[in-house]
Formats: sequence, structure tokens, C-alpha cells
Amino acid sequence: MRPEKALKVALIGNPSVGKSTLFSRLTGIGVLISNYPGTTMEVAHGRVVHDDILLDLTDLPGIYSLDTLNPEEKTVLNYLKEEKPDIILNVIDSTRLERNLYLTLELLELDTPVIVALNMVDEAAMIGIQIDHEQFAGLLGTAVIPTSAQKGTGLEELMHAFRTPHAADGQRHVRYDRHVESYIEQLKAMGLRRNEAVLLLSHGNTEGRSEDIATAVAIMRDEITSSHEAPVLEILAGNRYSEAGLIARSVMRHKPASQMSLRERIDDLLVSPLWGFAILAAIMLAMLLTVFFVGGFLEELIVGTFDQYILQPVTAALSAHPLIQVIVEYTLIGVQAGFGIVVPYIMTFYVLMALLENSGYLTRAAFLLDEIMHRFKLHGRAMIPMILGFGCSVPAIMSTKALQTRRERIVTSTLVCLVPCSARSIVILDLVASFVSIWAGLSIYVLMLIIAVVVAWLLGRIVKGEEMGLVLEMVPLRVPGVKDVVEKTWMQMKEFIYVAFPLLIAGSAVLGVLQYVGFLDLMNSLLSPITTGWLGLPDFTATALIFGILRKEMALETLAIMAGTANFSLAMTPLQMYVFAVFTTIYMPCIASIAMLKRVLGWKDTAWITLLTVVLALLVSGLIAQIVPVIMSLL
Ligand SMILES: Nc1nc2c(ncn2[C@@H]2O[C@H](COP(=O)(O)OP(=O)(O)OP(=O)(O)O)[C@@H](O)[C@H]2O)c(=O)[nH]1
Ligand SMILES: [Mg+2]
Repeated sequence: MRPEKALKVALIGNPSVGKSTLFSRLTGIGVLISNYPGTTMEVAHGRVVHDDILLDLTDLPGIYSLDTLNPEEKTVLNYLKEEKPDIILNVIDSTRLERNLYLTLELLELDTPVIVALNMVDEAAMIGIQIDHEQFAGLLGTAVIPTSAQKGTGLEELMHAFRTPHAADGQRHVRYDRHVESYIEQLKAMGLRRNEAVLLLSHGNTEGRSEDIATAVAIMRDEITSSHEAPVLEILAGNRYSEAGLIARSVMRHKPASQMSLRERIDDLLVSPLWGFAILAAIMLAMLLTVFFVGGFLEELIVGTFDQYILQPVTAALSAHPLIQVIVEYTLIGVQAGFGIVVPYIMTFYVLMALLENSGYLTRAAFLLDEIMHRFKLHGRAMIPMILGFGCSVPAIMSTKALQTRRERIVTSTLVCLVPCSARSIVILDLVASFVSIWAGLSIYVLMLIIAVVVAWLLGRIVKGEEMGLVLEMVPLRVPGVKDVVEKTWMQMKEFIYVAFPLLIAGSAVLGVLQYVGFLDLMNSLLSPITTGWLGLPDFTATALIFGILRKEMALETLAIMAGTANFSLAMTPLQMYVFAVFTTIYMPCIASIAMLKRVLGWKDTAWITLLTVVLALLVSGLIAQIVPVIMSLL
């Protein structure tokens, strides 16, 4: 029997506790899951039937409390106010019980029934922490279900808890300071509920309340503040912290580890000043080399096979109208470039990025670089979007939403646009590293690093706004789950297969038509003052650069089509390949990145960033094209 009414469940908890993992376990919907705080920046919904109940689940961004009203907290509070969920599923990390409990205590005071998912019990067991969940449930006055979202345990019990509703009344309420409690009682006598009284006392926002209540609250807040010599919010927070501590200590059975575990030792190395940087450099280099060799190997295999069994036989056998012929040929070369060049490189890249994201390493890199980043008036946290940028700029720009100030978001997004994403890496690796030399390929990454440092320094001075301190949550290091990595890679490859591939095939066919009617020649010659004049490139590169705005890897695919071969050394000199790759890496974010920039920053800043990248690209690659021949002639 299909249930009529859906049970609205909101997943709420601290960052990186496994809310999204649980959400995708329960709904089967793929959402981003990574081991760094602030993965979920946008609300995700999922509707699913489990036996006899229809669940309407919402995955929300991670928050630490309901006190400071930062953007994520506002998202959660607005959701609670507007959507009025039937149940709050509070996900907590068993390895960090005490800190997680602060938010739990706040949630329990609201009017909505709370069910606690005591997540990561697998990890807790590994480090010797056991939690008496029955005693815990008794203390909280609600259901507590031990789960491991990653391993998928405890889900049935969770379903059972959803089916057996309880009222919010019996849930634990923090016992505040005597002084505060007596005021709460007075407010209750004036007709308010306890949680309303607590909220009014902590924030003092009496909008929509009677004058009596507003006056009483104002007097009470003043008295509490003056007698404790601290803001009311701080006093309430102090009470919650000590209660969280008490509860955690009474339900936790801790077996102290006798010696430093291997994991802790690795962790120490990762953030130590000397080894830390060496490891960071080694990881980045290893990643690029792996992509280059694995991708290159697969490419050769696929391109060769495609050439021999499809491209050559088909073009040889085809005798049709020249227009048809050119369309078929261009489309086939497009497909070959997509399958042969893009898939091998991008897939290898995605797998490696997924490993990195899910290992917890990103927060170590952020911690390691925190001091340096502050010289550029950025927080170490800004490192996370930049490293994500090596995969794809779009989620990387989205993740800048986790930064606290607009200034940091603008500067970091600009820098993300200068990080060679996997699509740009394809151009660098498949063109320059393959046909010029691997060192030439790697030198482009060094060049981009130098450019990023200069731009960061300049923007640090130009873009106004405050610099904010922010606590960086250190997530535990963990061996990434195979399933998570496969799922994540597939999620991203799907985007490529469903969105980029049709675009590529249609684009190739359109190119064929445009070529046939002579439009490409016209466009190429219009742009030739820039391409051939200033950049010293063959004129057909103009078409490739324009198509590269749609998607960066299309620059290379179009280049292959225009050059009539994927063996680029037949059509371009090494310097031309180098200049083309540098230009493609810097100029204009792709359309999808522009759309994301607009969402995060608005049109004006997006336009500035785009303009900046175009000017930079023209400047840097033009200078290379002009100066290198002069130097060569002097040698
Ligand atoms: N060992 C273990 N790892 C888990 C468990 N649940 C989630 N994880 C891992 O914890 C990390 C964070 O998971 P997410 O689901 O992205 O966490 P989140 O709470 O949605 O995080 P934000 O969106 O940043 O607030 C990922 O690396 C998961 O694989 C679990 O039960 N056990
Ligand atoms: Mg999440």
C-alpha cells in the first residue's frame, strides 16, 4: 500500500558528520559527499518510499549551532520555519560527541521531534570509543540510533524510529543558570512556551510580541547581563556546553589508546612545516603524472582502435555529397576526441580527486597553508576550493560559499578560475606534455602558480572588505571507501556523458557545416590579428578557442577537428602548442563556471573576473609568443 502523506525529515548536524552520506543511503540519490567541512552548500531534497512510509528527506548544510546566524545557519533556520518538518534527524559524529551535543541540545528545545542518528560508530569503535546509546536516549528523551552511514548499518532501526513517532514535549531541556530559569518561569506564566522564552531571552527579538512581554524580556536581559557581566547568549551557551560535557562523559566508555596510532603519526607528518609541504608537492605531482601516463596509455589504445576500425573504414567507404561527407568526418573525429582524449584523462582525474576529497587531506592542506594564505589576506580554508579546482571549477566555485566574507569569496573564486581544472589539464597534458615535453607541460602549472600568487597579492590589496578568522574543522583522516569513489566518479562522468558528449557531437556537426559554407574561414581571418598576429598561432586555432568557452576540453577537440588530426605535431610547432595551452588555461572561465560565478557573486563581479582572465591570457601568452623566438634567435 502506498502511503498518502509524506513524513518530512530534515537532516541537521555539524559539518562532515555524514548527513549527505546518510541522505544518499536513504534515498539512493547521489549528492556530493566529501571529507571536508562545508561539502553541502545547497539544500537537496529526496522523496522515497520505505515499505509503508513515504519519506521526504532534506539534506542541509552543516552547522555548529543556531546562535551566530551565519549563512548556513540561516538556511537551516529558514528551512525549519518555512517547511516545518515533522522530524529533525540530528546526525552526530560519535567520535566527537561532546562538541556535536551542543547543537543537539539546541534542537531538542525546539518544537519538532528529534531523532538522533549516532553516526560513525564504526570509526568510534576503531579508536576505542563506545557509547551507551540506550542510556544516551534516556538522557535526551528521544530515540538514539547508532548508525554507520558509510557501511549502511542502523538504517532499518532508523526507519523503525520514523514509524514510531514521539512528541517533542518529552525531550531534554537544558537546565540553565538559576537566574535564567526563574525568568523562563516568569515568561511561561505570561503564556509563553519554554522554548519561546529561551529564544526571546537569548536573541531579544520581540517582534510581534505584546508590549508586556517585550518590556519584560528587555528588563530580564539587562539584568542577566549586568549580574553576570556577560551577554545573555554567552551565558546560555556556557550552560549548554557544560551540560553537553556532562552527558558525553556519562555515556562514553573510553578505552584510552596506549600509544600514538599510525593514523595520528601520518597526520602529524602531513601538517608538519617541513614534511607537510614536501608531501603536498609530491601529491600534486603524482596526481598529474598519473593522469598523464594512465590517460595517455588509454588514449593511445582508444584512438588507435577507433582510427583503425571506424574512422578510416567509414571515411574511405563513404561516397556522398561533400557536405554530408564533411559532417560525417567531423562528427567522427569529434566522437574520437571525446572518447579517446577526454574520457581517459577526465576519468583518471576524477578518481584521483575523489580519493583526495574523501581522505580528509584537503583540511590538512588548508591547515598547512593557513599562515601563507594570511599574507594574502585569505584564510587557509580558501585552499579547499582551490584544490577542488583541479577537478572542476564549477563545484570549486560553489564551495567558496563556505567562506565567511564576500571579499574572500571574490578573491578565492578568481583564483579558482586560474587553477587548471581537469579539462584544462587535458589540453596541457595531451598537447604540451605529449607533443613538446613533459617538463614543458609541468612548467605551465608552475607558471599558473606564479600568476595565481601575483593575482592573489594584487586582489588582496584591491578588493575591499574585512578579513575573518574562522575555525577550521579538522576532519579525521580516513581511507576513502571504494564505493564512494566509484559513485562520485560516476556522478561526474555522467555529467560529461549526458551534457558534454551530445554538445560535442552536435558541435562537431555544426563545425562541419560552418566549414562547408566558409564561415569558419571568415571567423578565423577576422580573429587572425589576435591569433596569428599577437599569439603567433595558426589561424584555425580561433575556432578552437571560441568552442573552448563552451567547455574547456572542447578547445582541444575542436583543435583536432580543425587540424584534421589528433597528432598535433603535424599541424603546430612546439611553441604554438605551448602558447595555445597557456591561453586556453587562462582565458575566460567556461560557460558553466560563469553561470556558477554569477550565482555566487552576481553579474558584476563575474564580468570583472572574466575580463581579468581574458586580459591576463592575452598578456601572458602573447608575451611568451613574442619573447621566446627572440631569445631563441640570440642563443
Ligand atoms: N567511517 C565512517 N565514515 C563516514 C560515515 N558517514 C560518513 N562518512 C564519511 O564522512 C565524510 C563526510 O560525509 P558527508 O556525508 O559529506 O558529511 P556531511 O555531514 O554531509 O558534511 P557537510 O555537507 O560538509 O556538512 C565522508 O568522507 C564520508 O565518507 C560513517 O558512518 N563512518
Ligand atoms: Mg553534506
